[in-house]
Amino acid sequence: TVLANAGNQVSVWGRRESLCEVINTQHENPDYLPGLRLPDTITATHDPAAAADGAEAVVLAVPSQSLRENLKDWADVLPNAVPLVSLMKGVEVGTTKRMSEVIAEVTGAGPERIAVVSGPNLAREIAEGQPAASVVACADEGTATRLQKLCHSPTFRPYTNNDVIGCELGGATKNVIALAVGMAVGLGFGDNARASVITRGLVETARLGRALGAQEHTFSGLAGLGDLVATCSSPLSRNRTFGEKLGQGMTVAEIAGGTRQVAEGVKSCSSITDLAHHHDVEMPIAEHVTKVVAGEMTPKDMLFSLVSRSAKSERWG
Ligand SMILES: NC(=O)C1=CN([C@@H]2O[C@H](COP(=O)(O)OP(=O)(O)OC[C@H]3O[C@@H](n4cnc5c(N)ncnc54)[C@H](O)[C@@H]3O)[C@@H](O)[C@H]2O)C=CC1
Ligand SMILES: O=C(CO)COP(=O)(O)O
Repeated sequence: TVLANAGNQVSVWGRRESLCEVINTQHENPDYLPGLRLPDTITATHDPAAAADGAEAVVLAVPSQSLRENLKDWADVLPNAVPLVSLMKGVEVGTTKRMSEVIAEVTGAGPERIAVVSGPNLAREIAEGQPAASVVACADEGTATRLQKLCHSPTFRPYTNNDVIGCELGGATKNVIALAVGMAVGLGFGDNARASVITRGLVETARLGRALGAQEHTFSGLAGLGDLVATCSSPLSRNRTFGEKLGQGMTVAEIAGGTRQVAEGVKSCSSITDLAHHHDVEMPIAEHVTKVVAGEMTPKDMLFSLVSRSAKSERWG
């Protein structure tokens, strides 16, 4: 919708042919965004070759843990020279790779072709045409600027950035922090708990970012603080909602069984914790969320365990 609103013809690949047909005839995706009319310049197809044919850019937005398998299927049809743009906010389980790393590995594309769009961009608000800003990150300024022009519209304001690592980590880690905030909400705790988790969550995200070579100021920008605040505040967030249900006493299996949508933090909490261990970075919130998701700790014990850790200075780092 963002690309279509900016004047582009958009071809969407979908797994289910029947849903592609509904999108083409009714201009709506009733399974994911019911009641919202999609622009007529969006068409859907089940055939990846048809979706990619003549593309000026390829935008990738499947659940993070499925990207590698999907990319392998699409390898033969992806155009050679166009930018590959990730909207995904996760870290691969097992490899601890960011999505841009998976794209590079599977397609062989260089960093000048791989971009990330990330920011406070909750899907329904974006699709409704509510105003929002975001970040287009690419190592190559020319690619970032071209993509910025492709998606800039009266409702969507993209900023360029060359910090791909920081933007990706901001997007993936805020989902884990949102799970923790959701748990606090589900347990009935108020704004102090929420603000404390958000703020300390940003500190541990920036700490991991620094160890991985990200630029620290990215974390106070749209792909860091911006996305963290939107996700942790909004009842539209799948991750916050998932956490809220955990806080209310439901199990991971029960919650996952009740939705077809992806809450990326549920898988990425363990890969982010692994990443932190590999780089010797302290990430207590991610670590505690991982334990709750694994069924090794209750949400209530998690919050009080975080608070009662040994006291220290507030300095960043
Ligand atoms: N929904 C949002 O507000 C935002 C989502 N994102 C990111 O975009 C990515 C995709 O999320 P959404 O589209 O929102 O998720 P969603 O949960 O709304 O939809 C998931 C989509 O992926 C498809 N899917 C599920 N398993 C798949 C598989 N194995 N292979 C291919 N397709 C599969 C589903 O059919 C569905 O179309 C995630 O990484 C998410 O973090 C980024 C910004 C905002
Ligand atoms: O990334 C998002 C907003 O920018 C959406 O967050 P959720 O995946 O938690 O819904």
